[in-house]
Amino acid sequence: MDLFHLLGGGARFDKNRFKGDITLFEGEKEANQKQSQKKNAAVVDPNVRSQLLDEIDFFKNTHTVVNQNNKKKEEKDNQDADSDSDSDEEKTETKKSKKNANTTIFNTVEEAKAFRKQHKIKVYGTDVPNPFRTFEDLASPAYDLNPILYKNLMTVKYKTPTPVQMQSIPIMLKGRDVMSCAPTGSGKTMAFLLPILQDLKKPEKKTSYRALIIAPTRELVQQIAREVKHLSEGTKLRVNVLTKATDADKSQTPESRQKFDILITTPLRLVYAIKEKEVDLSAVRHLVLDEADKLLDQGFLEQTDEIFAACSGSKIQKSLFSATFSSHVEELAKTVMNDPIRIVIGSKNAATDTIKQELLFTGTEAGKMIALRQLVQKGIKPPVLIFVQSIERAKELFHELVFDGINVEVIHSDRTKAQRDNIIDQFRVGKIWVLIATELMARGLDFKGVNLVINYDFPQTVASYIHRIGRTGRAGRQGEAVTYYTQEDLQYMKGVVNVMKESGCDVPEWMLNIKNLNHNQKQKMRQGIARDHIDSTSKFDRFSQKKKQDMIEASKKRKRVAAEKEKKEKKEKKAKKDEGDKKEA
Ligand SMILES: Nc1ncnc2c1ncn2[C@@H]1O[C@H](COP(=O)(O)OP(=O)(O)OP(=O)(O)O)[C@@H](O)[C@H]1O
Repeated sequence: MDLFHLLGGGARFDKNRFKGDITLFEGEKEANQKQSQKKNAAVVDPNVRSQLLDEIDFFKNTHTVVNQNNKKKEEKDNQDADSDSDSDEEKTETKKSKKNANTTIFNTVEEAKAFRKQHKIKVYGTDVPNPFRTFEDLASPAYDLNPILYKNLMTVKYKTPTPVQMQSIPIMLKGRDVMSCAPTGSGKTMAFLLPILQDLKKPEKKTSYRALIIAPTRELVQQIAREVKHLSEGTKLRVNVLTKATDADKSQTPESRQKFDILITTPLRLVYAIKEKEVDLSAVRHLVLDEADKLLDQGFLEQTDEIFAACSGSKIQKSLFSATFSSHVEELAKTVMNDPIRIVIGSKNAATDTIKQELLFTGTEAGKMIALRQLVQKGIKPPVLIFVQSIERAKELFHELVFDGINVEVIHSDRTKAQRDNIIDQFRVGKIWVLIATELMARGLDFKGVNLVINYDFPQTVASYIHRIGRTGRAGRQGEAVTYYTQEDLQYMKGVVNVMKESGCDVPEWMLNIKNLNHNQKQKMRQGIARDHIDSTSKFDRFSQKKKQDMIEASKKRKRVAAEKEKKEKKEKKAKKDEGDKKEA
């Protein structure tokens, strides 16, 4: 009983509507008794509460301290009607949630500093707002979170905010530009969505898009859109997703496209829309770059630049989020931001500490296949994600594994959109056990249950390593990552070795002595090392197959030449006949 109340603390739970479910959990008699005792609100024994919190407190930081001054202020505020709520029921619930809010707002700068230290939050910039500690804080007058958003937050059952949320949300709520570097799977998406939804409040009919969120891949765009929909439920805010697929949707006229509040898209698609005058970005006041370092990197920089230029509003809050930021990108970002605050959670450019990382020497390319087969034979715990460096290699590895009878699929940009969506859905629900992927899947995608990431090909950048392995060990879960390396890869390994060391992994001394990469080596690594094909057929078999293939080709050629010759002869014969007929006439 106490656990039920505790988990539901602050949430608005419609007990009439879910009476059947309550009965299931608590028995009909008890449920009826509770309904009749409704007015005597359940009081959880503080000792029980504390004990239970210890059991369910994931991050061990939910214990709240009631600040009496704030409480008084809250009670006064609670007397004011809340104009944002749509119905009477919501107004009542809002008051309840505010009254229940045991806020833990900081009284002094020192307190906030100590709290940051405890949660490994580093901040750089001027006049940095304090972090918040619990979601209940957000419902307090200090933050005054829209009750609908608070309700949605409670529905997703997050118990405590993550450090990146604790610090980024107050900064964004203050309207400041922010650059947030936090580990993979640490809840960055919610950290930027919540303040935007809070600011936009409700639909505005007269303006076009007010918030713009950019992410590098279509899959990530769709994932963010799903989270926006959950978090904004009941606000009536309208979200538009623009990817190549929706391009074909001619039912959306330029006018109807403007009737949205939030736009989520990839840079390429948006630049096309800007050029075609499909979108008006003049009213945008929130611009978020998710995976910002990728969007400010060579491949995307030009498009990102055009997008910044198209957001012509006078005051735009810019928010940059990623698990990795190079110093170069940070410097570049500063030039487009206004007095930004920089946040770093944990160590900059480090891997998530819930991932067990391993480097495995395979000697040669062929050795990788042997190592993988050995691993499968020993027994792997699906879902498993395997990364390779190119589409061609993804196809090759797929052919090898599918003939081994493994429940495997392959995803890369050559596959159709429908195939990609289908594969992602199937992988999410566990119908695909092993998924082979290219860099397309390295960033942002949230597959909660991935147990193991295998870097079949050594990642081409340190950032890629961090993002790839970050598909496991998300939201506090444990995960494993194995990276294969050959003799060829040895000289490029130092960056990854540094990340492992920084994350607290055991790394042999000799690896620490590997030289740091110079500029040329980094360039070469980025382009991708030339590798032998992934093919476990013997040389003799390959020779036989090639011979057979050549013979088939030669035979086809002979037939083609003969057919052409015959055609030519027929044509000449006909021409001669036509000439003879002409003379006779
Ligand atoms: N406060 C929270 N408590 C528990 N889980 C959370 C919390 N906030 C977000 N999550 C969950 O954590 C998972 C990872 O979140 P998200 O995808 O936003 O991570 P991320 O930091 O953006 O990762 P990446 O760098 O890989 O993109 C999601 O499943 C999300 O629902």
